[in-house]
Amino acid sequence: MTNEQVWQAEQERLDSVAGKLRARIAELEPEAAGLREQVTDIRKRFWEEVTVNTSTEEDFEETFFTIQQQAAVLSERERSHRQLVQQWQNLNRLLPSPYFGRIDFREDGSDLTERIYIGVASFLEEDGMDFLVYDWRTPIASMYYDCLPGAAAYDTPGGLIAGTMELKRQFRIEDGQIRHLFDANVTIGDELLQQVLGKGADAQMKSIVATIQKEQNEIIRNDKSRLLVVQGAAGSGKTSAALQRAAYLLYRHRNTLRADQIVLFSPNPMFNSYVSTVLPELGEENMQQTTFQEYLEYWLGSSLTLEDPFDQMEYMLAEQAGSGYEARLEGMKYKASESYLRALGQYAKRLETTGMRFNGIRFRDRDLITAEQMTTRFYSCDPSIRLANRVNLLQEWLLRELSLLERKEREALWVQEELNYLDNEQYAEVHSQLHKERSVFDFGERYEEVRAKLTHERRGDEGDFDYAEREEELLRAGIVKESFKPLRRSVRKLAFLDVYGVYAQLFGDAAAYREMVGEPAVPALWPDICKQTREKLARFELFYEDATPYLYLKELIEGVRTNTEVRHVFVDEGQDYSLFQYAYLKRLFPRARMTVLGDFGQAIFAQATDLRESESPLVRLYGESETTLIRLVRSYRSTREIVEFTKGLLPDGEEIVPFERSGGKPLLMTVRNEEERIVKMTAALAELREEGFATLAVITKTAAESAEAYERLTARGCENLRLVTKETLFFEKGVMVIPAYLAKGVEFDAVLINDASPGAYGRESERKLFYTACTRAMHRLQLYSTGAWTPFLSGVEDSLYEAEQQVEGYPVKG
Ligand SMILES: Nc1ncnc2c1ncn2[C@@H]1O[C@H](COP(=O)(O)OP(=O)(O)OP(=O)(O)O)[C@@H](O)[C@H]1O
Repeated sequence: MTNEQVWQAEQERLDSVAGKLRARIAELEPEAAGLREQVTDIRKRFWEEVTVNTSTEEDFEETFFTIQQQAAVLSERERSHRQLVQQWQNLNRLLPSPYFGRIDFREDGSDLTERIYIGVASFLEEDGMDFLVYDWRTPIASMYYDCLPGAAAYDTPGGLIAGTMELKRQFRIEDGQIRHLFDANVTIGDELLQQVLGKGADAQMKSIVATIQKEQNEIIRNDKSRLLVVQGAAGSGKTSAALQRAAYLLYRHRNTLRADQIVLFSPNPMFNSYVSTVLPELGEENMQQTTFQEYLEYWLGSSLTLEDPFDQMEYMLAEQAGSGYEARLEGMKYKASESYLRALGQYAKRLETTGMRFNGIRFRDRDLITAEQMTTRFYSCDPSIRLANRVNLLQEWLLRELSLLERKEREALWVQEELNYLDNEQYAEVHSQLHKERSVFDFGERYEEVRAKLTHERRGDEGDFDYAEREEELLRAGIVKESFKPLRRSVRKLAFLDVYGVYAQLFGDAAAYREMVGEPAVPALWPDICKQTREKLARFELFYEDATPYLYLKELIEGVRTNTEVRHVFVDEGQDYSLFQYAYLKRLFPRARMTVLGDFGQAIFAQATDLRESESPLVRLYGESETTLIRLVRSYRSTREIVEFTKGLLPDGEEIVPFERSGGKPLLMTVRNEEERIVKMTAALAELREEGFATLAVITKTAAESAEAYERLTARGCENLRLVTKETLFFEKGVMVIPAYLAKGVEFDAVLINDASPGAYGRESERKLFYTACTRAMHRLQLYSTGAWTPFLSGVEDSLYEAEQQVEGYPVKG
C-alpha cells in the first residue's frame, strides 16, 4: 500500500469508529438520564414506600427490612448510574482522538494477526466481544510501549504471551482527523515525541500516555515491590511517570483500589495544583495530594510554631555569615541521619526505665496530681510493659484518680460559694434531672405497691424523696463536674506527658546525651547545636529538622499512629526528604507500597537522602529484597543544547542523555549594573513573548531577591509579572518571578537566571540549587551577571553557550 492508501484506510477506520462512538454516546445519554431520574425518584419517594410502624416488635422488624430493601435498590441504581456516567464520559473523551497507537500482533501458533488500536479508554463493539480500542493499561497494550516490530511478548495474569509484532503505528488525531501518522521501527515514538516536546509549557502538567517510553513503562507497571525508587535526571519524566502509574494502578486494581487510597506527597502546594489535572484527564479521580509540612502542622501546629522547609532553605542561603551557621548545618545533617533515628529509638527504650517527664495536674492553684506521683506510678509498672502501653495505664489511672478527687471536691468551700451564683439555666437543668429522678422514684414506689398486693408480701419502708437535699447534691456534683471537664479532656489528650521536656532534655551535656541515647559519639559542634535547639524550643518553636524527629519520638511515647486504608504512597522530589521522614511514612502507612521519585542532582536541602545506590539508607529501611531501583537518564524537558549545558554543572552529570530536540544555546549576558540587568531582562522577556513563548520565569536564589527583581521589573513597565512565594497556590501562564527552591518540579518555556554571579551561587552547597534552576527551562535559557560568573560554569565547555558581553573589560567566565 502506498502511504496515501494507508492514510486513507486509517482515516476510514477512524471515521467508522467515531461513528460508532457517537451512536453509543447517543444511546447512553437517555439511559443515563433515565437512571438519574429513577434515582431521584426513589430518593423522593423513599419514605412513601416505607410505612413506619414501631408499635410492636414485628412491625418494627418489618419497617426495618423495608427501609433496608429500599436503600439497597437505591444504592444499586446509584451504582449503575455512576458506571453509566463514567462510560459515557470515557466515550466522550475518546471521541476527538479515539486512539494514538496501533500494533499488529500475531500470537505464536496462530495465523491470525490482530490489530490492536490503543487509546485512553477501551471501546467495544456492540457485541461486547471485539475491542475497537484497547485501554492503554490493558496487558496487551504494554507491547506498544515495550517492544519494537519483531519478536514481542506481554505478560498476562495467565502467563507470558509471545508472538510477532508486525506493525507499530503512531497517530496524532485531532477532532476526528488524522494529523500525523508514523510507522515506528527504531525508537518508540521518536517522531511523535519530537512534536509533543516541541510544544510550549502549560500551566498544568500533561499526560504522556501516547508517548510513554519503555523505561517509564517499567515504573508505571511495576506491581511487585514494596518500595520502588526512581532516580532520574531533571526532566526525565519522573513526575509524569508517577501520575501515569497512579492511573495504571487504579485501572489494574479497579475493584479493590480507590483514588483516595493513594497519597501523593508534593514539594509545595503550587505543585499540587500543577499536577492535579492529569488523572482527571485520564478519566480517573484524583488521588489525595498533600505536603509533608501540612502533615506536621496538623499534628504539631497547635502546640508549637514550626519552621517550614522554605524558611530553613532561606536561612541556609542567606545567613551564611551569621554566627552559629556551621552548627546549624551540622545539626540539620545529624537530625536527618540514621544515627539520630537510632538514637531516638534507644532513647525511647531507656525511657521505659528512667527519664520520662510529666506535667502535673493543677486545679484552682493546687496540685491535684503531681508530676512526681505520675513518675512513681509510671515506673512502678511491670518493667516488661512497653512505653506506649504504660502511658495508657497511667492515663486510666489518672482518670480514676480524677473521679475520686472530683467526688471529694464536692465538699469544698468554693463549691458552696458557687452555689450562690448559679444561673437559671443551671437550676433548670438540675430540676429537669430531678423530675426524671422523681418519676423513676415514683415508678419504683408504684411497682413496690403492686408487688406487695400481688405477692401478699408486706412492702418495706416507704421511700421518701427528699427534694431539697437531692437538689443540692446534684448542683454540687454539676459544678465540680463542669470544672473537672477540662482536666479529663487534657488527660484524654495525653497532655500529662511532657514530650516537649523529654525532647528538650536531649540537648544538654554531651556525656548525658551519649548515655541517654546509647551512642558512642555526639556530632561535631554539639554544644552549639544544643544551644540553638534549646533557644528555639524555649520560644515554643521547632526547627524544620527537629519537627519530624520530635513527632517520631512523640509517637514512640504516646503510641504509633497508623493509617491502614492507604495502599500507595508517592513521594515526589524524594531526595529532599530525610530518612526520618521515610521512617515515619513507613510506620504511618503500614499497608502501603511506596513509590519514591527523585534526583540526587537536585538535592538542595541539608536533610537530603541519597536514592541512587542499593546501599542508600532508604533502601536499607525497606530491605533490598523489597526494593526495585530504576534509573532514568534521558532528559525530555529541555532542548539538547540546554541539557548539554546543564549536565556540565554536575560533577557526575555525564550520564544524562539529552533527547534530540534542538533550540538556541544558553545565553550568558554580562551587564554593567542593576539598571542594565533590568533593561536587558525586560527586553528579553518581550522578545521571548514575541517568539511565542507563553510561560516564562525569572528565577532567583532567595525570596528577597525575587521580591526585588519583581519590584524593579514592574517599575520598568514589565507586564503580567507574578511574584511567586511559598504561599502561592496556583501555577499560571505569564512571567513568574520565583525562587529556585519553589520552582522544583515545574517547567517553563524560557528561564532567565536573575543573578548567576559567584556571590549568588558560589558555595558548593549551592551547586545543586543552580542546577535545579537552570533545568527548569524547556526551550530557552539565559543567565545574567554583573561581571564574573559562578564557578559552577567552569565545568561547561565554552562552545556550549553564547556570551553577550555588554562591557569592555568584563570577563565572560569567572
Ligand atoms: N514519555 C514522554 N512523552 C512526552 N513527554 C514527556 C515524556 N516524559 C517526560 N516528558 C515531558 O518532559 C517534561 C519533564 O517531565 P517531568 O516533569 O515528569 O520530569 P521530572 O523527572 O519529574 O523532572 P524534575 O526532576 O526536573 O522535576 C514534561 O514536560 C513531560 O511532559
